[in-house]
Amino acid sequence: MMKLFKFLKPYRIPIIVILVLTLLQSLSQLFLPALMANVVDKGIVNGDISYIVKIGGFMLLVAAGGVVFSILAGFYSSKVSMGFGKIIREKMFTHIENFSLQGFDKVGASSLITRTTNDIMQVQQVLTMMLKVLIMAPMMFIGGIFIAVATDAAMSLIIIAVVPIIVAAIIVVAKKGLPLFKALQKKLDRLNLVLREGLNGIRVIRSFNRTTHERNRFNEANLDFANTAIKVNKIMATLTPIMMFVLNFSIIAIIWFGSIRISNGNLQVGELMAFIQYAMQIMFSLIMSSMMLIMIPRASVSASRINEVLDTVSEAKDPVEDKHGRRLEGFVEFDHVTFSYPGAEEPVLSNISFSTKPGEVTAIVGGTGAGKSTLINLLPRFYDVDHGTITIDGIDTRDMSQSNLRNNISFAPQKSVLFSGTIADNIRYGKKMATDKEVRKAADVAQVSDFILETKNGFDSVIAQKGANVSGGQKQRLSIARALIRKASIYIFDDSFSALDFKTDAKLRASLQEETSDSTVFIVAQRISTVMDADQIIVLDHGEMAGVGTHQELMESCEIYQEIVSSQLSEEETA
Ligand SMILES: Nc1ncnc2c1ncn2[C@@H]1O[C@H](COP(=O)(O)OP(=O)(O)OP(=O)(O)O)[C@@H](O)[C@H]1O
Repeated sequence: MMKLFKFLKPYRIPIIVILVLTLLQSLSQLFLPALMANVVDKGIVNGDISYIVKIGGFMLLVAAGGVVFSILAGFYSSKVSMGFGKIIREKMFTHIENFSLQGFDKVGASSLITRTTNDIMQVQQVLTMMLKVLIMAPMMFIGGIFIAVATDAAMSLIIIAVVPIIVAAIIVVAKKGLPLFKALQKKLDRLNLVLREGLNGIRVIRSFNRTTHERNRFNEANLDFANTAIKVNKIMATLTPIMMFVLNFSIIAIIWFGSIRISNGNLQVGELMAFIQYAMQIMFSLIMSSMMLIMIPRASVSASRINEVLDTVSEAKDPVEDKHGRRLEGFVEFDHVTFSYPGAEEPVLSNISFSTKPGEVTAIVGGTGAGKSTLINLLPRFYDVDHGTITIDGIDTRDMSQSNLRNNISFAPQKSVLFSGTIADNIRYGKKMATDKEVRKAADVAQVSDFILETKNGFDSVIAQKGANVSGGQKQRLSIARALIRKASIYIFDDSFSALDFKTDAKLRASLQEETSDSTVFIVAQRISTVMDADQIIVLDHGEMAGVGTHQELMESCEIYQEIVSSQLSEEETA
């Protein structure tokens, strides 16, 4: 957790202010019982009204001061802990954005969300508590003991006897709680995962009438989380009665011994009253520390989960010095490329070699799971190759900075993603400073203008969350428009035409040809009609290259390609 506290640097001054304010607040609390003892022993016992008014008035002032210090300290600590949370959230989000996809797959989106929200909140809560307890508890404890001993050394033995009991109770509770805190955060991850799947898959769930199944799955995860939380709370709840019992028992003992000492003339009534208050302050300081000690293990679990994310180094590293920060032309070469996903036994791509150049269209075909998406994901370095090299203009992609590399690539992913905002915002996502004319042109080329103009507000129509208010084909075309608005050297369309009807598919490819005539284009497709005109077609079969060439060449030489073609033709014929 200390590692995270380095993010508190910008708040050094407010933290010092909080500590000073808490110190003043503790002093006022230590001062009040002593004043009260004087009011009782000197004012009430002697019937000295003016003394009572004078010291009583002073007591009011001290108490009011304590309240003001406490409010100000509370105000500043909320400010510090909110700011601290904001900084870590920011750091985590930026870090996650730079994660390699391996790292992303490893931790999982749901856990990353829990870590960015709930885990940070746990650390924030402990920080707020710490800012108060750090000064207050030792002040009340040491100050209280010091004054108590000064008032009546013999009776202070009662306090000294109970302190080890309280400390032992805290240690036992903290030890029992720790494993449960770890489990609690993991169970929260699971709950978030089930919730996310349930919300994202709502259409599938309803169409398969699996609502009850999902509800049960959610209830199970929810119950599991709740049960662990109850267990944790039960353990923590035992602490309060133990503390209260010890506290009340020691006060009885103090009153008992105190009354004997008063009757012997060794102690005055006011002093006894003050002694009781000091004893309470000492024990409350221990209770406060115990609360913090219980919160610290939970927050440390959260802190280590946060640090795990912050410490994950992006496996796709940038070179120390990017000597190639220029516009690339687009001569792409895969040279004996082999790649496996982490943990997989078999490589998903083996020994892939081909080259392409600007002005050429390379299509990639193959059965589902053949490795088509994986192959094109290697180009923008979403993953790094295990063996072999991928070069652009003769430069290994690993020797370029990822941002420069990606600046030269325009990508339309297999699963179209739209962001909340207007249609124009979504297209402009590809080029921030694009003019309205450029946005319209990209939409025209992507054959999506007609649809946009039919909507009520045209380009300013709002896209619902995750593009819920547009069809699959419209989403794909908007995604293509976004890729096209950026003038890139390399265009990648990963199965981007699958939801389009044949006519739109053909029109789109014709206009695309004009638009991308100087660039290197990769098209992953299932439909042979989409790839027939490509300059070269790569046929993938279980991660290996089964053939490469034009449609005609492959029809003559590649059995797998022939099978794909004949299966589609017969499908179309029978349709
Ligand atoms: N993130 C991942 N982690 C582990 N394995 C993966 C991952 N993504 C894909 N795979 C595996 O790699 C193989 C190839 O997947 P890929 O998505 O490249 O196939 P594809 O040819 O594009 O398939 P499709 O046409 O169905 O989209 C599959 O067996 C898949 O299970």
